[in-house]
Amino acid sequence: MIDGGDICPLRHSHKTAHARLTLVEGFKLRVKRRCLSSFLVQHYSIERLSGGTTFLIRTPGPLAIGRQHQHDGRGQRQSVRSLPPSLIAIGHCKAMVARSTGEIRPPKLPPALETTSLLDGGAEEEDEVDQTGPDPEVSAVEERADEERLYGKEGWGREKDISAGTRLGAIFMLLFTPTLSFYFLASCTNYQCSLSAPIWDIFHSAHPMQTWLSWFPTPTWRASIGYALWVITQGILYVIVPGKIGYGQRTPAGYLLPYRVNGLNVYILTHVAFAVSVYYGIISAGIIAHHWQGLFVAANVYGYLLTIFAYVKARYWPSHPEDRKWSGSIWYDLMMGVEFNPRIGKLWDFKLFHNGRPGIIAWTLIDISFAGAQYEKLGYVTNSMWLVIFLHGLYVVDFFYNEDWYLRTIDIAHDHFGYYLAWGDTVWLPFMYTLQAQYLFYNPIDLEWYAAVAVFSLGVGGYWIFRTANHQKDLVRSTDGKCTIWGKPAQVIRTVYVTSDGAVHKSLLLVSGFWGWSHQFNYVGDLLLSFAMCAACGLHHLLPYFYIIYMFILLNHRIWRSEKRCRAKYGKYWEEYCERVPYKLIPGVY
Ligand SMILES: NC(=O)C1=CN([C@@H]2O[C@H](COP(=O)(O)OP(=O)(O)OC[C@H]3O[C@@H](n4cnc5c(N)ncnc54)[C@H](OP(=O)(O)O)[C@@H]3O)[C@@H](O)[C@H]2O)C=CC1
Ligand SMILES: CC(C)=CCC[C@@H](C)[C@H]1CC[C@H]2C3=CC=C4C[C@@H](O)CC[C@]4(C)[C@H]3CC[C@]12C
Repeated sequence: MIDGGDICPLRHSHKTAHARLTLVEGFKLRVKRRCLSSFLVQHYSIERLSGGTTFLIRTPGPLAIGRQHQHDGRGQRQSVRSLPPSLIAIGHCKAMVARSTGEIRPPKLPPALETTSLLDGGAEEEDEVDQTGPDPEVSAVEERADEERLYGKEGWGREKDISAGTRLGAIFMLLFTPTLSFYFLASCTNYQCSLSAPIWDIFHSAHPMQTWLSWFPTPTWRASIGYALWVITQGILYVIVPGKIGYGQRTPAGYLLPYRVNGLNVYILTHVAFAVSVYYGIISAGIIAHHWQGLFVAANVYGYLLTIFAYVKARYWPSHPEDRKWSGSIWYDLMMGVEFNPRIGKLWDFKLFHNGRPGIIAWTLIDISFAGAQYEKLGYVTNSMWLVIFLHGLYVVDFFYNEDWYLRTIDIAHDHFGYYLAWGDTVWLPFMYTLQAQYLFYNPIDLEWYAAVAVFSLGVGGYWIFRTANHQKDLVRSTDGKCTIWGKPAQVIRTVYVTSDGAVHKSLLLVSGFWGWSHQFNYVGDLLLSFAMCAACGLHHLLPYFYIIYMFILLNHRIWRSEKRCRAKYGKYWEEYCERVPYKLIPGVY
């Protein structure tokens, strides 16, 4: 039996507004007691009425519900109590849904109602609001939801109305990011990772065009086939390797999606297979490093095809049409994506797969392969390379160990699937996040023992802050605030927010622990760890420090995005959080 949860009222002026709902067999619908007296329910049979507020519908079929809401002096205003909007098919609800989403949705059950497992633990901790009497807080939020539907505000999901500057920014990113990754590749493979030497060479060359063309990596069959096998194998492992089912955050349209969480098993399996293949001489440890340029071409081809596929799929075969966002700019839509959770079937999720499989599993494999290539060159592996492998490994293994947590971070809970994640995961992540290992292959250095200890301590300390802060947030939400943080009961702000289906949900914001120090103290830990990864390469070149510069920009941009989104999502509760925790990143500074 499935609990129907709260049903949201939609206010409008017509006298006979109603909704048609197709209910599954055995569906249990909970109705707020304050609404029951004036409920008109037709076309189904009530088998049992329990406690005056709950009734059980046995027969599948259409259901119309209407109720008188209130008088406004000019006549009667009617309300419709409806299940989530994918169920709404007719009457005035249709007009409202059409306005808020740009389309009329077919009556179908949202995933949150299709699976009973949502109710037996593991589901998102946020509940739909269940109340037995009028609650002014909830009513105010419901009214805000009504108004946003009626007057076309877009809610708290990804931006739709973008400025000219944002459009230009998208075009800039589409051009700048491939150029930068190409330049870094050229710098390492031709100039030992010097950032100035390539430019210098172009300026002093008699044939600058030829010099520039000579940097272009050439595709090779071996790298292309190897890359294709890699992606296909990871795609299959994503499906067949056992793992639990985790749940993301409620989407702006109200979905609560299940994810296959088997990353740690796949990560271990892949690394063991690599080690065994090297041990038995099937491949050399340096195989990835030796085919680096050909792999760059193959990854780019895949990244661009995936971006185009994501865009076309969003238009013609969307998985959840209500969660799409069209901005009106093809460049912005290509860059930031249109579909929120593109999927094949119920569980093969493009975003989790690409964010969390071929790119990030390859991260430590690439490091190990460059270490293998360094070993072939020097006869040993430098302590700096070991440090880089360790710090990257800590970060990546943590990611897989806590994969369920990742489902509720910005990437999965907010970002749509476009070039940013498609190309980003397939090219940017494996080729830019591994720059330190690439650098150390071309410029091997051994750190003094005290420098190595300092880098190690900084990295582990940063990691501890990163993990502790992330854990505090996840813990407080999974226990509904009933937990202790640093030995004291967690302090939280209880919030309500609405999804675009008009449903009202509860959530909470932590105001103690690291989340009482600043809005994103987890980023401070990440930045310290990122700096340690770069510092492991010594102080001779700028290139290995690219990662900390990039992370600083990326995380600051995220703070800005998250603030904007949380303000729209939580309204006055976010204001209260900002009053209680005024700093965004570094307490006392910013
Ligand atoms: N190496 C890399 O390239 C990158 C790594 N990262 C790391 O990944 C991790 C996840 O990052 P990210 O998704 O950006 O951020 P978070 O996991 O910190 O998620 C931010 C969201 O948490 C919720 N939130 C904000 N304040 C509170 C609070 N006080 N209590 C409870 N919830 C709150 C808000 O969303 P809501 O309420 O809707 O849940 C907010 O948007 C971070 O540790 C980061 O360092 C991030 C980006 C890049
Ligand atoms: C410029 C450009 C195209 C950006 C690339 C986008 C993605 C490759 C990265 C954006 C966000 C990154 C991540 C976020 C959070 C993470 C959790 C952490 O524990 C491990 C790393 C990561 C998954 C990280 C991976 C790269 C991104 C998806």
